[in-house]
Amino acid sequence: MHGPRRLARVRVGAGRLARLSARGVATSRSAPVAASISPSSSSRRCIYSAPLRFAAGAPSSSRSFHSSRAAHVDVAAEAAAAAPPPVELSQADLTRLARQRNIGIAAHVDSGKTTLTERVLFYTGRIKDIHEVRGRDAVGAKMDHMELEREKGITIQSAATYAHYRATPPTETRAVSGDAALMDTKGEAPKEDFHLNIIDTPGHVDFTIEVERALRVLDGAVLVLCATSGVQSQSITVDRQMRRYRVPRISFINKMDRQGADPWRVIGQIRQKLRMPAAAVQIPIGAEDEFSGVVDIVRWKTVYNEGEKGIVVREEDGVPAELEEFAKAKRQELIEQLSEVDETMADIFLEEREPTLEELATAIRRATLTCSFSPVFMGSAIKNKGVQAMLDGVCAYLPDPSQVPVTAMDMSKEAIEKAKAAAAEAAEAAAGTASAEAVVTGTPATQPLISLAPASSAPFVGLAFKLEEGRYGQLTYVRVYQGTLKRGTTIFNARTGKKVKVPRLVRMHSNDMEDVDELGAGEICAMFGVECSSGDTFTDGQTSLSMTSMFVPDPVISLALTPEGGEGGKGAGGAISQNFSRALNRFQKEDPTFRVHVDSESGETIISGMGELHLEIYVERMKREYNVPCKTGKPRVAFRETIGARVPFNYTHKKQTGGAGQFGRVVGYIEPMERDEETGKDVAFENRVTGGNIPSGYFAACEKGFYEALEKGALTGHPIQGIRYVLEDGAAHSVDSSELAFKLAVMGSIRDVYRKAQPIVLEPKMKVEITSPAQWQGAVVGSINQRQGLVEDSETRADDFSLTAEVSLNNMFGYSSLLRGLTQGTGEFSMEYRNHSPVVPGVQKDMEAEYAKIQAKKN
Ligand SMILES: Nc1nc2c(ncn2[C@@H]2O[C@H](COP(=O)(O)OP(=O)(O)OP(=O)(O)O)[C@@H](O)[C@H]2O)c(=O)[nH]1
Repeated sequence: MHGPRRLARVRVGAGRLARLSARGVATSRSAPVAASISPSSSSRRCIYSAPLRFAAGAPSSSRSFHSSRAAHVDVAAEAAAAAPPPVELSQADLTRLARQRNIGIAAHVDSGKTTLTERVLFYTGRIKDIHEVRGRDAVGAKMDHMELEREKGITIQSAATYAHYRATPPTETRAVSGDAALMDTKGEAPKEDFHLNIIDTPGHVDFTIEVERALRVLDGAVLVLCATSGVQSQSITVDRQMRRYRVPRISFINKMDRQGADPWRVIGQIRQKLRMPAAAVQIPIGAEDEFSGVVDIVRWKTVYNEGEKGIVVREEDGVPAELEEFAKAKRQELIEQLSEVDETMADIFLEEREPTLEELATAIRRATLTCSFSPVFMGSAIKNKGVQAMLDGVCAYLPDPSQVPVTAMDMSKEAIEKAKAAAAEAAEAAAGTASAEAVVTGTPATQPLISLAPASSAPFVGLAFKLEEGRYGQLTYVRVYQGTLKRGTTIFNARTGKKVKVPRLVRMHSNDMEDVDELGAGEICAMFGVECSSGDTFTDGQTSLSMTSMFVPDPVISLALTPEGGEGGKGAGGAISQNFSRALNRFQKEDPTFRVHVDSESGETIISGMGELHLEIYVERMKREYNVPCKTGKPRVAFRETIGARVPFNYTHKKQTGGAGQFGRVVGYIEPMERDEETGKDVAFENRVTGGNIPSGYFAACEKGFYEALEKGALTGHPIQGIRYVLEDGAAHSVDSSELAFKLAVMGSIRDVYRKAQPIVLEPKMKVEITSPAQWQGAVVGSINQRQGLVEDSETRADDFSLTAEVSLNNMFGYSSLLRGLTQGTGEFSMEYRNHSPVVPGVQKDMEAEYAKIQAKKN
C-alpha cells in the first residue's frame, strides 16, 4: 500500500524517515480500526486548542491584503517583519475565543450555500421554520433578504448572521440529540456552546467582491461543492480567494441526494483541480434517493438525522456491517493523506501504529489550520442530512480568532521615519551590489507592521469591510480585531484622521439586527450612523494602526446609462437627476467593483462592473429603490493596453513662460510586467534613484504621474496594465523644479517611448462552463465554435455533459438566451474572468484608427 517512495514525499522529517527506514520499519499496516476509536478520556478543550505549527507573524501563516492597483506589500516580508502584539491574551479572552468561530459559506453558483445556511439557522434556533430558495411558499430563505434575491432565487449580497451551537467534539459521544428545546433562542448561550458568526456569500462571479471582503475578515470557511457537478469554475475562484487570505476551510459535498452523486469523484477533483490535499471524514449511507445518513469514520459512529426537518441527530456506535470494509479503507486513506502533510501523523504512520481518536482529530485540526488539508463532509441540505455533523466539523477543525495571525501597519510618524531610514540604508547598501533591489517609495513596504492580538483590553482596532445604506443611515460592518468596541464611545478613522461617535452598535441577523452595548475582539458586528468608506480602519486613538485594504478586481464590462426623462436637461437639477447621482454614489461606495465615469468624448455616464448580471442588478435597483428607470446602451467590454518590450527613456519636461518655469528630467526604462497571482499586482513604479539627482521630495509626484499616465493608453485610450516603470536617474533645477514638473515629466516620458514598446490592445477572456442534457451537446459545441471559443475540456456523464471553453467576453453577449433556445431552457452556463489577452491584429488596427479619428476631431 505504502512504498518508501511515497513516504519520501512527506514534507517534513525526511531525516527521521530515513532513520526509521534504516531501523527496518515496515510500511504496510494492518492494525484493527475499531480498537483505537473508542472515545478517549481526553478533554474537548484539547481538540479545540490543538497546538499549531505557526505562531503570529510566522511567514507560513501571514495574511496580507491588497488593492489591485497600488499593491506594494510583500506577503512573506510583511509577516516576518511584524512586531509582536503589545498585549497578551488573558485567560478570560482565551476561553471566550476558543468557543468562537467566524466562518464564511462560499461556493460555485447554486451549490446550496443559502439552503445549507437556512438549516444551520433552524438547527441553532435562529429561525422558527425553514423556507426554501425559490420555495413554493414564496417566502424565501432568511439570508436572501433582498427582494431581487428572492425573485431571482440567487444571492446577490453576502449576509451576516450569528448563532449558538452546542458542538459534539470528535472525542466525545453526542450528548445532545439536537432537540430544539436545548438550542438557544434568546441569544444567551450556555457556556459550553459555540458562538458562530456566519457570512453566506453569493456564487455568481459578478458579485465576487462580496466573497472577497467576507474572506478578508473571516477566520475559516466551508467550501460547498455539488455532489454531481464537483469542482466548478467558481469553486476554483473561491479557492483562489481563500488562498489569498490564507483561510482554512472544510469542504462540504452537498446534494448527495441527486442522481449521479459521487463524492469520491469530487474529492479527487479537490486534490487535482484545487491542488488541496483532502480526504473524507465521513462516508455516505446509501446513494441518491436512498441517501440516508453518514458514517463518521473518525469517531467510528453512524449518524442519522431524524425528527422534524432533521433536527434530531441519532448516533449509533460502530458502522453498518456492509460498510465496514469500505469505511476502514477510507479511514486509512484519511490517515495517509494526513501523513503527507502532518509530521506527527507521519511519525505515527511510520511507527505502524493506529492513531488514537484524539491523535487523528488533532492532526486533522492542525493540518486544516495551516491550510495544508481540507477534511471533507457530505450531506444533503435540502433533505436535512449531514448539516449538524458539518457544524461539529466547523467547531472542531476551523480556527478561533486567536489562532489567526493578523497584522496592521503602524502609521505613527516615528515608526514611519524609522522604517524609511532603515529602507534608505538598505537601498544604499544594495546600490553597491550588482543585484540592487528596488526601493519602493511611499508605500507600505516602508511602513512597520505590528501583530494584533484579539485581547479585549488592548487598544481598539477594527476594519470596516462592508457598507450598506440602511433605514437609519449608513450601516457599517466591522470586524473587531483588537480591543473592545463600545456604543457611545469615540473612535478614530485612521484614513481621514476624523473622530466619530458610535451611536448604535448591532449584531446582524440577515436584515434584522440586535442592539448591543459592546463587543470584544474577534467579533463581527455593524455600526449605525458612522460615515466612512469600505476598507477604513478604526482605532480608539491610542494607536496609529491601519490595516491594508482587500484585493479589488478590475471591472470587465461597461455600459452607458441614461435616466429616462432625465436626458436633454428635462430632469436636470430635478428629482430624477438628483436621485440618479445619489444612487450612483451609494452603489459606488458600497461596491468597489462598481465604477462610474463620464465619458469625456460622448458626455455619457458609463457604469462598469464584473458582468452583465452585476450591471443589470444595479439598473434594476436604480428603478426600484430610487424610482429612476434608465435606458442602457450596448454593453462594452473593458479593453486594456499593455506593452511588449522594454524601452529606455530620457525625458526632460521644460517650460519657460515668463514667471517660474517648470523643469524635471527623468531617466530609466519601462518594461512589461507579469501579474502576480497572489497580489493581483501587474503595474509597478520602482525608484532606483540614488545620489540625490532627483530630490526625494519629488518621488511621490513621480509615482503619481506614473499612475495618471496609466489611465489612458496612447493607442486606443484604454487603461494601461502590465507595465513596470523603473526610474534610475534624472535632474532637477533649484528654482524651476516642482512636484508638478516631475509628475508631468514622468507622464511625458511614457508618452514619448510608448509606441516603441510594442503596445498591444487586450480584451477580457472568459472561462465559460456549460452543462446541459447530453442530447444538446452538438448544438452547444457548435455555438461555442461560432463564437471563436476554444473548447478546453468536456465530460459526458449518464444524462448530461459539461464543457469548459475560453471565449472572448466580447463574443459572449446574449449567450444566455441563445443557450436557453438551443437546449429548450435546460442548459446552464457560468463564466468567469480569466485574463486579458491580445485582440486579433485586425481588431487592434480598427480600434487604433477609430481612436485616432476621435483625437483628430478633438484637436
Ligand atoms: N437536490 C438538491 N438540491 C439542493 C440541495 N441544496 C440546495 N438545492 C437546490 O439548489 C438550488 C440552489 O440552492 P441555493 O441554496 O440558492 O444555492 P446557493 O449556492 O446559495 O446559490 P447562489 O448564492 O445564488 O450561488 C435551489 O433550487 C435549492 O433548492 C440539495 O442538497 N439537494
